[in-house]
Amino acid sequence: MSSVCLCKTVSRAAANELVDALQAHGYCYLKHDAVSPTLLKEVKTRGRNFFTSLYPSLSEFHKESLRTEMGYRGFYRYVGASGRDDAIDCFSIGRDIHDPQRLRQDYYASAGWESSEYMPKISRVNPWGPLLEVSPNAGREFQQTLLTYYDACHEVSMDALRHIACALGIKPAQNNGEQLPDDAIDEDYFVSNHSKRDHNLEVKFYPQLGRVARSKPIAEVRGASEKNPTGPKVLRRKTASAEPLLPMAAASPGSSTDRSARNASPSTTPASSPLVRLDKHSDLSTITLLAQDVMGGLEVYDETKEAFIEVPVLEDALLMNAGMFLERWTDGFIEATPHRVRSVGTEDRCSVVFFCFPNHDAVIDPMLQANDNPALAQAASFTAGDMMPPVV
Ligand SMILES: O=C(O)CCC(=O)C(=O)O
Ligand SMILES: [Fe+2]
Repeated sequence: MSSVCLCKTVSRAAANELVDALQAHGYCYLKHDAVSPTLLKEVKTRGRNFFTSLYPSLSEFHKESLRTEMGYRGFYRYVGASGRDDAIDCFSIGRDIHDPQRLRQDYYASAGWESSEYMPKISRVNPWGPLLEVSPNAGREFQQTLLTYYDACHEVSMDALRHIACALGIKPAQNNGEQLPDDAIDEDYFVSNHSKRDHNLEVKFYPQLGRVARSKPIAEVRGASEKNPTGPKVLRRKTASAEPLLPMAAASPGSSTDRSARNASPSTTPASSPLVRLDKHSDLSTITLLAQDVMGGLEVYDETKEAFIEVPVLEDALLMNAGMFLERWTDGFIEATPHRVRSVGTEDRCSVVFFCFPNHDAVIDPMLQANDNPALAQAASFTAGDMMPPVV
């Protein structure tokens, strides 16, 4: 599969190529000026260096201050498919502002939480302090690279979402019966729901099997979602209606699901293989951008073949897959991509994952497909935060 070149100006050809690839394979490769091959290389190198050198050099006190229980803004250990002895280490950051509570507090207040329940959690800033204190140079380089990469991934994601809106043919909202040209497209439909830049960037380290230090698990993969049908390509909005969904249990990016059809040639690894490091899941994101380790290891699930398909590494490109928010938004027209990570060599593996999230208070109004009857449409609107991991 070749990569799709994206820029600010939406190209219909690129838009169609991107959505076709998501539907046919569950992923596509992207190139964009904001993520140069140098930046991509730098983020992978410094990410790996964090786990092999920077983090091990910290004192127990500093390590403790980096730790996050909720898998957000800090260091956590994630128990994947191959058990506690082969846990995955993660370092996660969010938007780098001094008052991150302003990104989510409106959502929690309107969802009826007490401020004492959510404020301490959502006020957590990116924990650069211990890294800069212990290793001023390496810490600073790591920080700058991650922050540059975070902003670049936001830019790429927004351009990807503009292209997706174009390929789907999303119509602008009609106010007061105003007449719009037949071919009018609301390119910023998704972008406007991501205006807070409230994403999650995670560096993940899969130690060589059997090499991880034993420790208590901090976060687990869990959760589920239901199947949606596919349909014609032109979508339109449904007017907001219905009750928001009840909060759903969902882990920090990655929730189990049993869905989707892909086409490529099947791999032979049984689902129970001890070499599976991160079990089958779909991402809790709108889209996910992955900078994969050169050794590979990512596999997407083909439901028709009931098999996992290896995703080749394209070194100078980002790999994009669809997440559960995009699936809900498009009422299943673009399905979230079920995938997993398998050990493919004897070495350790490092990947950098950008989960593009909608604003917590964005109202996700599943779109109608061209032939749907709005009176019969089932999918209810909900607030994005309802699907995010709860702060408790
Ligand atoms: O490490 C990878 O290549 C992918 C990780 C992943 O799927 C996730 O964190 O959701
Ligand atoms: Fe994932």
